Amino acid sequence: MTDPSSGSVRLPQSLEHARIPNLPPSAFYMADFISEEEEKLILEKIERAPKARWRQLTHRRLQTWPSDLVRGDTLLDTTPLPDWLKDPVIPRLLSIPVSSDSDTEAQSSSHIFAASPHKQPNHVLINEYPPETGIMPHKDGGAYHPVVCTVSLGSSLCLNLYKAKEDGGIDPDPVWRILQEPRSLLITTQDLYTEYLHGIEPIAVDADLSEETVANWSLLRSPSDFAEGKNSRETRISLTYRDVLKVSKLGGLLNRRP
Ligand SMILES: O=C(O)CCC(=O)C(=O)O
Ligand SMILES: [Fe+2]
Repeated sequence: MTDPSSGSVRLPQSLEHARIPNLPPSAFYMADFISEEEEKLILEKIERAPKARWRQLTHRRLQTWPSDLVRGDTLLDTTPLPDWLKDPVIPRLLSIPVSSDSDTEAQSSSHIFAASPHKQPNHVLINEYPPETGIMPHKDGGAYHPVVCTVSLGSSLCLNLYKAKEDGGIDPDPVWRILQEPRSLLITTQDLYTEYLHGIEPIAVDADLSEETVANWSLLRSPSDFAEGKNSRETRISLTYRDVLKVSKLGGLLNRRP
């Protein structure tokens, strides 16, 4: 076991060891998914991307790699993901078996994207959240295979999970909160993808943090950082890895008859 304070990678034997308790199936959290050095390199690449790569929203900005979806749901296979977004994240992610049970060999050799059409993520969204910015509660929709892998960089914040009400509205109080530390990986799948909404509150300080109120408390790298129940946010950048279901050749899309 390496010293957690050294900023190095610590992967679980299987996803089962990283399962967030007390949540609907299924979510997984790994506090030390990338090293401090890897975090720094990715942040430098993001910072050096051409200005035109950023899409500025009212409070937040984002980059889409390798490109925006066309018609809202289709990825053109003109360019692959750049190496700095592939390595080390994707091979490392695919190296973690779903289960370490030696009796179920098929399961133990398979990974979280084994059932997705391209067997790995093909799309990355980069979101930047300065303090007091967030993202409204939403669902990610039908363009993606229902597995979302989020790498957090720079600072910690809480992702809130909300229940949709019968009348189509949203219960304003989150049902659960997941605290994401820098260099962590959060994987959400199944009901958390399809039934619940997720969002980030536009606040400067995440408050009332404790073992009782944070679903992944037992999996945090440094729960002592939040011993006073608070997380003062600095700028957090997230990388959201997903598999876009529809991939189309540019020519094919242009030649298609209406
Ligand atoms: O930044 C995050 O952790 C969430 C981003 C998100 O929900 C999205 O881009 O759909
Ligand atoms: Fe989302």
